[in-house]
Amino acid sequence: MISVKDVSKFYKASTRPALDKVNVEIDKGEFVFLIGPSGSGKSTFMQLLLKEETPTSGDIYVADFHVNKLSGRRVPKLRQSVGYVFQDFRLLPNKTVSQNIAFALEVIGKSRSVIERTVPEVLELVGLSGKADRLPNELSGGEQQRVAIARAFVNRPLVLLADEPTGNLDPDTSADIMLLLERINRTGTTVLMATHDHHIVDSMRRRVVELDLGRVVRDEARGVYAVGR
Ligand SMILES: Nc1ncnc2c1ncn2[C@@H]1O[C@H](COP(=O)(O)OP(=O)(O)OP(=O)(O)O)[C@@H](O)[C@H]1O
Repeated sequence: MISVKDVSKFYKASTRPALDKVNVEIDKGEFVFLIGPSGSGKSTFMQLLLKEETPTSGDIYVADFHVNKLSGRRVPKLRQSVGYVFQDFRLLPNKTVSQNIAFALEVIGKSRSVIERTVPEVLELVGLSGKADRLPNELSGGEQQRVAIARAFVNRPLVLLADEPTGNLDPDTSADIMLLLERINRTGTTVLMATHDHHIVDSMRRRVVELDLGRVVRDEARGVYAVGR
């Protein structure tokens, strides 16, 4: 579902590669944590999968897309096939919860009847049925992140990328978000989550890919955050 082959990324401003000959294969339906210290290359890895950045060398495949060969015209198709959520939620501040989710469907040309049926379903999934008409600033951080996840999931993507989705949340709220991501994963969606959160990684015991200075230093099924600590 995700295949990263011999990928290196050099940013112009930097003397060392942000990613250095990275190889990672992720199958359909896997749940994978991407960990590593600040600056190890996690965000760069995520950005390459969405073609927000291009690799200096190597090949990247996501779902049916050969990402590094993808023409600019087809990039929107890739980003519609992959859901993504970020630490800072990135909701549209002047749209309600429902409108934020509906917007994701409008931009890909879904009909009004499909939108009217789908938005309540996904709000139910994330437990926000009662808050459909609120604006983002009338929600807690955890609720805003649930809206962001609903928006990312509303197209039923094959892959969901989450870059520190619990980074701004307290432990209990983070645990709720993880339950939601697990539920989405159980529907068959492949989930790749970059995180610094030891507790989450240690409690979930899923596959762990660890980066350090742009290299994969560990790739372990049912791993913990820090070996030997
Ligand atoms: N746009 C850029 N231009 C130049 N260098 C960059 C750019 N983006 C990232 N880098 C460098 O690439 C390396 C990897 O950065 P990246 O943001 O991928 O790490 P990260 O693991 O996501 O870090 P964090 O956990 O702090 O978010 C770092 O050395 C960083 O300084």
